[in-house]
Amino acid sequence: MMDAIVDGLADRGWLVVPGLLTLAQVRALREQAQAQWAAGEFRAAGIGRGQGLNVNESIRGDQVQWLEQAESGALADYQAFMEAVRVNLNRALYLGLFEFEAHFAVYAPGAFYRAHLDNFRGTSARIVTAILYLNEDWQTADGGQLRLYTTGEEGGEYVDLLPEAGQWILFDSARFWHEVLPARRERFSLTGWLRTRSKD
Ligand SMILES: O=C(O)CCC(=O)C(=O)O
Ligand SMILES: [Fe+2]
Repeated sequence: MMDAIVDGLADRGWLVVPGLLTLAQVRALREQAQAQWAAGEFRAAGIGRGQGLNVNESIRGDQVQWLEQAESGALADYQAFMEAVRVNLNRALYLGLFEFEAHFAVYAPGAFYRAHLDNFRGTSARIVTAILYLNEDWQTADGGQLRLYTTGEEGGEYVDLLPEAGQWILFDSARFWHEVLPARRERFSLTGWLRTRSKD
């Protein structure tokens, strides 16, 4: 598993693993996200960093809840998995990854995220993006696909990935443009970044 992840990132720059966690683990994560969402703990996601951070719903309409390190349960299991990914990527590819930061995200019906790079022109400490989807029985008609531009250019060839429960995607944050097409039902995910120590 770890070898396939390291090789996928090194050779192609992105990979998809369907069914990374068990359905029970995915459900536990979604229930945690839904409870926090219902409790009003999510906030409109911003664009940019630090003082330049601003909310612009014509670019992205999701709401997010940043995560602390969990002590136990499905979130702790996933964080432990990401720690193993971090260590293996550092060992094999010398990426100098220092930590994993992550948030739950929810896209209400109609929400989208326009094409972007998570690490624009290398200005961010985000090196590798990891997204875990939490939605059961997601249909193409539900929209909300992650459109990943596989040539590394906005508007080039792409793959559309459904945000189906347990599907996990990893990609080079500075290389792959991507967008979230408008969702037609509530769409939950756990999005995170393996970061270096420097910059933001
Ligand atoms: O949820 C997704 O599929 C992608 C989210 C995203 O691109 C981001 O939060 O930067
Ligand atoms: Fe992104």
